[in-house]
Amino acid sequence: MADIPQFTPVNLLTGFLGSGKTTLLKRLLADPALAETAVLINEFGEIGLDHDLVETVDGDTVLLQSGCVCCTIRGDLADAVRTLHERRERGEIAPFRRVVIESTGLADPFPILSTLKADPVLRHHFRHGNVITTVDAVNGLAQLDTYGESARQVAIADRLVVTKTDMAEAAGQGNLAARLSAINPDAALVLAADADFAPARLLDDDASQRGDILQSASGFYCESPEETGHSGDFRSFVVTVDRPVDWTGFGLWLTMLLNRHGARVIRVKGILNIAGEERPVAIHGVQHLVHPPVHMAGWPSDDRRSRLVFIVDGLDTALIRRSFEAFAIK
Ligand SMILES: Nc1nc2c(ncn2[C@@H]2O[C@H](COP(=O)(O)OP(=O)(O)OP(=O)(O)O)[C@@H](O)[C@H]2O)c(=O)[nH]1
Repeated sequence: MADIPQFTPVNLLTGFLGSGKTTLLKRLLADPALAETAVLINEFGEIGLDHDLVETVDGDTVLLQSGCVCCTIRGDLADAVRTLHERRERGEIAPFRRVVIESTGLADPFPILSTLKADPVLRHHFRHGNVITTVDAVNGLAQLDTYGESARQVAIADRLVVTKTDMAEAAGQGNLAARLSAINPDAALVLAADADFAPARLLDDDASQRGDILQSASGFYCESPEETGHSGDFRSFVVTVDRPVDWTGFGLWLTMLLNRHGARVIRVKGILNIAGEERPVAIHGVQHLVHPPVHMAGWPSDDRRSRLVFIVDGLDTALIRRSFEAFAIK
């Protein structure tokens, strides 16, 4: 085991809803160069941990064969990092050398960073690493125009990772790159689809080498209030159903919903128990874009109910629930 650094870097992986944070996190976890990383996520189900890679599971903590520890965040983020630290001190978990936090897609990164800085215990054992922000090449420009959270996530980044270039037109990509560099000219920009993209490099040369990141974050806040944009009337809700879902009815319903309200269905994701199918199907939609459904290897837990999580901007949630049940449930 290598020595534990005096100050363990805490890296933040952020990016707007559906922009590819979890997909990137999976690539980071698979990289042997990043063994000895502790990852804080909201839910294990989210990253669909491959059971072959998991060594042990202990409550909220999973040890991966790669040597990474993966923990879910319960309650306060500062508490979660403190608990990691205490467990490392007691030798209860693998002695990680860096932390990666995956934030939710609507998170404002500034309070996350300041929470860590404000905590007296954390200040003595941790320091800021990089802020890595994913930006979706298909929806990114529109999100930057509409949602202040998205612009703040870009403004605070040390590394910008543009995802889904394989699905986007070249002209739009040029405009997106220009916009990103106007908001944040200092951040290194990489494309997730590039053949030579090495995820581990996102965590190299971290930001502490370049001054205190919180300075630039607060500067952005004070100097550019007009950049904050429309903050949205976001509502998040989950539709859970016990009965199997009719695949054809579901497809029809989702197509109609997104045709009519795609701009305001900011994110839909979930796991479906399809009538006649053993394995669950994962669904991802980001505004008008629906990603190809994925047949998962198995159910992540004993809960076999279909669950769809929605984040909508100013839409009637009851209407979505009712129409889903009317179309997709036999
Ligand atoms: N074609 C393509 N699909 C991608 C790429 N990156 C992510 N996706 C897909 O985009 C969808 C959303 O990706 P996630 O990684 O779940 O996005 P996220 O930012 O973690 O989503 P939230 O946690 O809900 O905010 C999934 O269907 C991914 O497979 C990419 O570079 N190319």
